Amino acid sequence: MTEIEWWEYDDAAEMADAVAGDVQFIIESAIDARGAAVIALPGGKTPLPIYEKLAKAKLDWKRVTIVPTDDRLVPMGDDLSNVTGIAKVFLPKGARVLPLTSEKAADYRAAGRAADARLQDVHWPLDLCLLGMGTDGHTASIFPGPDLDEALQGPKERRALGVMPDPLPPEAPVARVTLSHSAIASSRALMIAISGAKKREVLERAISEGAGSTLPIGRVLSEVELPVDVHWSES
Ligand SMILES: O=C1O[C@H](COP(=O)(O)O)[C@@H](O)[C@H](O)[C@H]1O
Repeated sequence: MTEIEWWEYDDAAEMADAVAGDVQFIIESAIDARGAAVIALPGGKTPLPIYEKLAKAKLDWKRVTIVPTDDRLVPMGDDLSNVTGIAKVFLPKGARVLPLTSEKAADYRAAGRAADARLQDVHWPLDLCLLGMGTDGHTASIFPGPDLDEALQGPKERRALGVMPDPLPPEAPVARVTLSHSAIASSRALMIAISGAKKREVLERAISEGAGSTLPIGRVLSEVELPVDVHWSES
């Protein structure tokens, strides 16, 4: 199990300030070192205040590529679409936002293969992977289901794959494309941003269960070597 450091905040605004500051620093350092930055950002609702804050940062946005950590297989513009939420905030800044979804793919596995192929052209490893987590313990779109083992233990060079959660999560009951465990674990920096008592309890349980956890986040973290910062806000 990797080293995990918890950062606690009273509310979402306080967490947004801190996390946006950290992400800005990582982007600036990557641009200084390599001339460009590639980061993965989660979907869902928790990170939205972080994105609003980060978008105000003075950065050379044209040198920044953003990939969703995962996406729901819905049309672009749909309320459930993670890339749509990210693109709304960062495209106007000049960042490149790469979707993981492809509307032409025949099924979720084909969508995953297309996303993987697209990511093979991106400078790798990620400079940062910021993860969210559901109250069911999924992270990115690594869920229990027929594709869990492939997401966790597939070939190291595979960056993304299509998954069908089982059971389907009620808040977004659709197939997904997700970064693979290998893509997440190979990033240069790894952070988690969550809020609320329930998610904290789930994450603490997952961490204590480690590699034997039934929760995807526990399995993901048990095989990560780099230190992880967990940012948690009470509300
Ligand atoms: O389905 C998803 O859920 C998680 C958590 O979302 P939240 O709304 O509870 O913050 C998110 O990290 C993931 O990217 C998304 O696809």
